[in-house]
Amino acid sequence: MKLLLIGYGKMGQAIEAQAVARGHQIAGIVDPTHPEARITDFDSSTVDAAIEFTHPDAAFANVMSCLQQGIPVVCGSTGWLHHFAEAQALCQQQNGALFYASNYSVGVNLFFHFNEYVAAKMHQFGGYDVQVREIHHTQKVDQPSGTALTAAEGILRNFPEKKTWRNEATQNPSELAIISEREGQVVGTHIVTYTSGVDQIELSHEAYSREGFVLGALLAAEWLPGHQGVFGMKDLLGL
Ligand SMILES: NC(=O)C1=CN([C@@H]2O[C@H](COP(=O)(O)OP(=O)(O)OC[C@H]3O[C@@H](n4cnc5c(N)ncnc54)[C@H](O)[C@@H]3O)[C@@H](O)[C@H]2O)C=CC1
Ligand SMILES: O=C(O)C1=N[C@H](C(=O)O)C[C@H](O)C1
Repeated sequence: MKLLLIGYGKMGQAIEAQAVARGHQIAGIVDPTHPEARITDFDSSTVDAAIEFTHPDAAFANVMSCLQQGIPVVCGSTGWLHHFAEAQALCQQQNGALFYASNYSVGVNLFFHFNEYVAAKMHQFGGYDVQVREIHHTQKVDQPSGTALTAAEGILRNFPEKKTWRNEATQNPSELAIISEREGQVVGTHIVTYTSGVDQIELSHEAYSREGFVLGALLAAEWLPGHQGVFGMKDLLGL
């Protein structure tokens, strides 16, 4: 496949390496802060898919630009979902293809699946309070992490005692606390904790490296061409 990389930071560079190892061609690289790596003389009509990992402030415009050019786009940037409905509308209008996941790791998507099951069971049996905690490297610009938000949404859908989330500790029983911590080079750790007066149950995922995110993004890029609409990891993994 001919891939366009939008964003050549930690994720973009890791994607390039794994994409080449899987036999793909890097048709273009777009990143204003990496002129040494830029490949800008590409023909967008020959690009099979774009993979976008940039910044919360840049992702929406990049996604819109791909959809306007008819390029199937796999987006991993977090922190821009307040614009997601507009991207969905343009995708539909253009008969385009957009794939979005707050986390492309297969393990995290299993964690999301189990998280919803556990939340429903904990609601059924009662007696527990729940919180979400995420730990990431200090360069991360958005908080809570996109993954923590997806986990929180899964809890809110299945544990009706919680009506909304809040990005700090809270004494309000109807609020789900999401605690964000920034620490060294931590790749991404997410922990859902249920506590009662007598015990504690935790569901946690710790990424050891970015390779899991990269593989998931490449699987999405390999799957997306030929599809029309807005997709996510549930579509890819059949979860
Ligand atoms: N969905 C997932 O599985 C994952 C999502 N992420 C998200 O991906 C995004 C990027 O993460 P990293 O690569 O770690 O960040 P990074 O800061 O290492 O790299 C981001 C790159 O994007 C570039 N950039 C900024 N604005 C741009 C624009 N308008 N066009 C093209 N390039 C632009 C920057 O110059 C930088 O090189 C973040 O939002 C992060 O939360 C990160 C890892 C996994
Ligand atoms: O910025 C990161 O690094 C990560 N961002 C994603 C998020 O916000 O959840 C996914 C992963 O945790 C790494």
